[in-house]
Amino acid sequence: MAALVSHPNIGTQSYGYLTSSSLHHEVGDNSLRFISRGLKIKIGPSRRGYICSDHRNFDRVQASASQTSVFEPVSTPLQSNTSNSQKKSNEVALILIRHGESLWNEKNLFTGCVDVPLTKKGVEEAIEAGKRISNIPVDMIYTSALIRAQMTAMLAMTQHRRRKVPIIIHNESEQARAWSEVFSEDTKKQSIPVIAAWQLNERMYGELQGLNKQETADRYGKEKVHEWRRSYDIPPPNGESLEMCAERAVAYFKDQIEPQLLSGKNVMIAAHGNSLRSIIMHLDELTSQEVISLELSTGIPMLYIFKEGKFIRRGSPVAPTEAGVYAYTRRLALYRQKLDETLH
Ligand SMILES: O=C(O)[C@H](O)COP(=O)(O)O
Repeated sequence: MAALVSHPNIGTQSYGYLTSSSLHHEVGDNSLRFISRGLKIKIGPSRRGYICSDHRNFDRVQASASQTSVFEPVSTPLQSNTSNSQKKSNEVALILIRHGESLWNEKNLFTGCVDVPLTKKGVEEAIEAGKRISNIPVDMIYTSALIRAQMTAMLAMTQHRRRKVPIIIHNESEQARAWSEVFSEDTKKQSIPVIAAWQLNERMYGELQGLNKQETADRYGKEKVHEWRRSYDIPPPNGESLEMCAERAVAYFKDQIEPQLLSGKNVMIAAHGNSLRSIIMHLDELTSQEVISLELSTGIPMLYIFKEGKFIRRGSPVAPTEAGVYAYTRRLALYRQKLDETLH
């Protein structure tokens, strides 16, 4: 059964539903705690979001964006008139998806930056994730450079009701840009640029890559392996700690993705357990203690609303239908209504 959520800490315009099958909520002490399929988050008055402080990177994004064809450059604040940019950045969706199960997840091996594809179950998880977000607008997709995240993004988009075509942008050379150019404005409008960035890769697991997680725990002790896997600043042998992973993943999010959100684009990020943990730590202002218990399941999409410079967590859409979806804001509900009216 679904329950309407209305709580001052998640904004006055709260159209959220929680379904008891996948998510519980507890309200007390001015905070709202979501416990959702392996994801535990507390949102309090000072922690529900933050004001974007770094708007200075627009020029850099403008420069890299302008080299692509399907990719529409974002406007700098100086270039767009104020009322237009305010209107545009009023409220947008940010979807985060950890890739579906990979062949090494299935074998319980540390994977890190090894480029392993999805299992059949992973493919199904990605398709299911796509169904869950099929009514939520997506204007741009960011993935890591690894195939499991890219497969997940592409498979999820096969389910989207808007039927736009995700196209990977090749910016690696002048020739790659020229050879992937699209010559129809209409076709460009029916496309979603997909940017693959190594900065969103899984944390580099160092000398654990390829080792079995259970055997490693038996050898080095459960506590040590848990420390390597979940602590904030203790790296696995010759690998990256979560803090090191955040240095590249969160920097990329701030430099490249936030300006797109600010310019009014709805964004989906398909990435990995630890690169997404670091981004969620940033979005939800988790402490290095709190992030230890943050676990992400494979193939579960998580929705944030970016509004007035703040990120508001809306949980994980559980189904594409009104009965199952609890996460609609008024704007998302209108988007879905428009899809209903135009698509059948
Ligand atoms: O790289 C891996 O092995 C997984 O994708 C994430 O592993 P973890 O849950 O051990 O961090």
